[in-house]
Amino acid sequence: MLPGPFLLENTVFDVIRYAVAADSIIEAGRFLYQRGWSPATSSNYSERIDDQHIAITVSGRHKGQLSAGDIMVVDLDGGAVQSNSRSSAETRLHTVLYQLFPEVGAVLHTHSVKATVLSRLIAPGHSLELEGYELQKAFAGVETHESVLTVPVFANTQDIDALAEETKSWFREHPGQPGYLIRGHGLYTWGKTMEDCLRHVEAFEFLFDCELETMRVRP
Ligand SMILES: CSCCC(=O)C(=O)COP(=O)(O)O
Ligand SMILES: [Zn+2]
Repeated sequence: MLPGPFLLENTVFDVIRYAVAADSIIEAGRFLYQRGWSPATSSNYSERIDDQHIAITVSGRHKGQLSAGDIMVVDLDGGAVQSNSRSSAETRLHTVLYQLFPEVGAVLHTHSVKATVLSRLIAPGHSLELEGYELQKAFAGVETHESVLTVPVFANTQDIDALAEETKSWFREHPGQPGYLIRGHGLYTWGKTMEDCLRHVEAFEFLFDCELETMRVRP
């Protein structure tokens, strides 16, 4: 018999949807680590299970070597549901996006060299504006290079609750933008599916590379 909904501490979620989400997070981790975008236990990944729960990486785990025990379930307030492990220290940065956008199915946070360096080159108070690149069409809903993608750069902080509120306010006002940078830290992006979300990470990496190369040849 297939397992049905999983019940613990008055919380129900579908164990099969958890298993599917865990598999896709594990696979994403292998890819992102191999590309050098999630080094040294950095990064965190999540996927929606239902309207109240997400699967998310346990804090401090090596993202290229994830197994099912490294993926746990939290509710949309960030509370652990089926595990005694500690979820990612940045869990609230994920949950606010799922709260804000019901269509979001996956969120990825990465720590690439290019995202980190570029985020430090954007003056405080300014955003990165991506314009005129054909590859902007890799983002869901973008149909022409004649569009502007605004990537806000938030100051890094260890106060994740405060940063979560800051990002939530910004994206409530700018719901069409697909990601953000944290200065000296990394990238957050999301999508309807994990496949969309991985494409967004890859597109951002290409565009960050273009921006850095442009700054190098035209300082
Ligand atoms: C070693 S990187 C510092 C923490 C961090 O920025 C990160 O992305 C990983 O944190 P987590 O708690 O999700 O492992
Ligand atoms: Zn991080």
